[in-house]
Amino acid sequence: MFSLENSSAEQLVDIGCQWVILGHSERRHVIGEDDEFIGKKAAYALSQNLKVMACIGELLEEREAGKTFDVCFKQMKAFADNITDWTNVVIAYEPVWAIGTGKVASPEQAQEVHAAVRDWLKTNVSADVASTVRIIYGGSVNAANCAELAKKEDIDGFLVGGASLKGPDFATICNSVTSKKVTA
Ligand SMILES: O=C(CO)COP(=O)(O)O
Repeated sequence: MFSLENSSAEQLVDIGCQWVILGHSERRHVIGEDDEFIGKKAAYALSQNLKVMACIGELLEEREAGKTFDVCFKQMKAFADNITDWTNVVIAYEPVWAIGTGKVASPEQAQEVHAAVRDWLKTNVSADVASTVRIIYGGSVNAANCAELAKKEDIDGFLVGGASLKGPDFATICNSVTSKKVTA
């Protein structure tokens, strides 16, 4: 994964790439991309037939200030303002404080946000999108914690960084979600 790289959608399509990760915390907080810009990138990527992994997630200080939902809903709105067809979109909830830190969100913390995001989609997009879109969790997922996270109703899969470099661990993580409602 090259989350800090700059590549055009056309270049990615040209080399056979099918998915792009947009709104990753490094692009938001290191490069400085704002919600509106990320939303526009999502629309453009979809128009080029790339599938979009749309990342959202709060900083530690935002969680501690009780702003997790506000932040995630604002990030979701920027995506929703730009996306008309959610078929090729997966939402990734990645609390920034959990990415690459070893501090995984508890299954309850992750489920709470996933359920809230699904509810937000129901109110602001449609019941159909809310029930079919996959919402995956990212942030220090590993072979030891994936099973408990995967049991949660609204956690449909994982965005894995460090643990994806360890083959057997990555296989364990992949297999932890095989019984879920993943459709594609
Ligand atoms: O978003 C992620 C990588 O960019 C998640 O990384 P980790 O699984 O290493 O926390």
